[in-house]
Amino acid sequence: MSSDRPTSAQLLRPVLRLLEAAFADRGLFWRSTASMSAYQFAAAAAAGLSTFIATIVVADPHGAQYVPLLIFALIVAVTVNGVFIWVESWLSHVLAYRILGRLRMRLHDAIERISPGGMKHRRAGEVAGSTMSDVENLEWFYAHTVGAAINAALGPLLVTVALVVLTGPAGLIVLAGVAAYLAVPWLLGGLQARQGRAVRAELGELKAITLEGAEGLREILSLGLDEYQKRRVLATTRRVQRRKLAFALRSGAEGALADVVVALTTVSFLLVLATRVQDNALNPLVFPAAIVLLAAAFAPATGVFAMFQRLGDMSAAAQRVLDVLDASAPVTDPAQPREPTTSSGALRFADVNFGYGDTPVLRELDLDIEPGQTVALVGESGAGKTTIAHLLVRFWDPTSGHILLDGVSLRDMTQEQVRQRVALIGQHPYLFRGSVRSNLHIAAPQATESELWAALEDAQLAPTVRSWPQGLDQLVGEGGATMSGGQRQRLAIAQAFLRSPSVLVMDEAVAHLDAAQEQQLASALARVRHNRTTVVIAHRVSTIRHADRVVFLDHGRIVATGTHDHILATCEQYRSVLAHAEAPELAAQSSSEKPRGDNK
Ligand SMILES: Nc1ncnc2c1ncn2[C@@H]1O[C@H](COP(=O)(O)OP(=O)(O)OP(=O)(O)O)[C@@H](O)[C@H]1O
Repeated sequence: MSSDRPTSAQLLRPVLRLLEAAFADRGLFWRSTASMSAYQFAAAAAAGLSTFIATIVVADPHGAQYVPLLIFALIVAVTVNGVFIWVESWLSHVLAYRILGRLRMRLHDAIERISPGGMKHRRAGEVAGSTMSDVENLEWFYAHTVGAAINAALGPLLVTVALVVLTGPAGLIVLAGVAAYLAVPWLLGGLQARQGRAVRAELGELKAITLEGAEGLREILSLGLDEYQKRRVLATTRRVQRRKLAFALRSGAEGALADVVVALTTVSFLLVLATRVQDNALNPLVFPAAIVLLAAAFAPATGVFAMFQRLGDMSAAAQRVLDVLDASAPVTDPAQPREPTTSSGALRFADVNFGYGDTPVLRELDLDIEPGQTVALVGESGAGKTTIAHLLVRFWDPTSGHILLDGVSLRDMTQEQVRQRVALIGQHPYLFRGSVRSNLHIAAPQATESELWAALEDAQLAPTVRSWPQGLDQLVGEGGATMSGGQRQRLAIAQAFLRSPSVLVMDEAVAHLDAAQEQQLASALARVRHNRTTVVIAHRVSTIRHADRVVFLDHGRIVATGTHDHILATCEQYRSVLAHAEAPELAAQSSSEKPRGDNK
C-alpha cells in the first residue's frame, strides 16, 4: 500500500484486483452466493414464522386454523436453511480452492519468469514461501466473505422490503442501522491496517532475532552475549505485546461500538413500532415478528463486519501476491527466435556493458572464447564474475552489446534454447527432495540406468553412491542436506554430463573442501570440460593453472587475458589478488617464466 494512512477503499483495492481470478468460475460463484442467500432468507423466514406462530397461538384464537399451514412453512424454511448451509459451504470451498489453485499457478509462473534476476535481493524460496502463505490467508476471504458481502447488501435490503410491507416506513430504520453497523469497521479500517502493519513489523523483528539466536548460538555463547540476546528478545517481545494490545483494544472498541449501533437500532425500532401499535396504526400480531426480522437483517452483515476487521491483513497479503504477479521479467523471449546452426560452443562478448540499476557492473567487455576452451574468470570479490555467469545463462541481458553463442546473440534465442546449450553449476547447487536417481532424471528424464551410472562415474561420484545402502535410490534430503558440499557439486556435474551442454559455466566451490574432495572435484571437472567450452569462476590456483586461458577482471573490466603464467609474470594486480587468495607461494613466483598471451 503506497499511502501511510490508507482508507478502507484503498485497502480493498488489491483484494478486489485478485478477484479477477474468480471470474473464470462465474457459474460456481453465483451458485455459491445464491445458496448463501437461500439459507439466510430461510433462516430469517424460520425466525419470523416461529414468532408469528407463537403470537397467533397466544393472542389470536381465530388464527388457529392457519397454524398447521404456518408450521408446514416453518418446516420447509428450516429444511431449506439446513440443506443450503451445507451446499453453500461445499460450493464456496470448491470455488475458493479453485481460485487459490489458479493463483498459486500464476504465482509459480511469475516467480519462474522473474527469478533470479527480478528478485531484488530476496531469495526465490523466501518469496515463494511468503506469497504462498499469503494465498493461503486469502482463502478465508474467497471462501467465506465474497458471497457474504453480496448477501450483506442483499439480505438487509430484502428484509427491509418485508418490514416496510409489514410495518410501513419504520422498516427503513433497520436498513439505516445495518449501514451504520458496517460503517464502524469501514471507518476504522485505516487505523486497523496501521496497527496490523506495526504488529507484523514487530513480529518479523522478533522472528529475525529468535532465528539469529538459534543460528548464531555458538558465537553468542562463546562471546558471552547470552544476557544481551535475552534482553533483545525480551524488549522485542514487550514491543510486540504493546502493539498487539493496541490492536486488541481497537478491535474490542469496534465490537462495542457496533453493539451500541445494534442496540440503538433495536430500541428505536421497538419504540416506533410500540407507538404505532398504541395509535392503532399497526397490527399488534406483526410486532414480535418484526423485531425478530430486525435481528435477521443484521445476521448477513456479521460476516462482512468480520471481513472488514481483517481488511488490513488481507490487503497486505493481496498486495504482496500482486507485487510478485506484476513484477516485470528482466529477460523476455524474442518473437522470432534464432537457433545456432552448430553447437560447437564458441562464445563472443562484443562490447558488453551491464548494471543492475544505474551502477555499471560490467564495462566494455570484449572477449572471444574458442570452442572447447577452458577459461578461468579471476578477480576480487565484486569484480563481476558471477554476473558474467548469469549473463551467459540469460538470467539477465547486457544493458548494451551482445553475447554471441555459435554466432547467434543470446538475446535472439529463447531462454530455454540458451539453457539447453549453456549449463550453470553454482557453488551451492540446489538438489530437489528425492533420491540421487530422481535428481539425475531432472536433468535427463529419459536416461537409462547405465547412463546414470556413467554420468556418476565421470563426475567421480559413483564409488560414493555405490557405498550408500540405497545406492541410486538414496534420499538426498531437503536441498541435498544429507550430502556434503563437494558431493552436491559432483552430483550437479553428473547432471551436466547427462544434459551435455556445449558450454559449461561453473562457480568453483570456495567452501572448505578437504584435500580428497578437492582432488575428486578437480578430476570430475577435468572430465566434464573435455571437448566442451568451459567458463570457471576460479578461486583456486590449482584450477586457474589448468585453464587454457585466464581472464582477469577488475571492477567489471577485463584488465588482462592470457595464460596464468603470463599474467602472473606481467600483472602486479593479479599477483596481489592471488596472494590474498590461497597461494602466496605462487603469487610470489618470479616472473622469469616465459609469458604466452596478451595483456589488455
Ligand atoms: N542482484 C543484484 N542486484 C544488485 N547488485 C548486484 C546484484 N548481484 C550482484 N550485484 C553487485 O554487482 C557487483 C558484482 O557482483 P558479482 O557477484 O558479479 O561479483 P563477483 O566477482 O562474482 O564476486 P564474488 O567473488 O564475491 O562472488 C557487486 O558490486 C555486487 O554487489
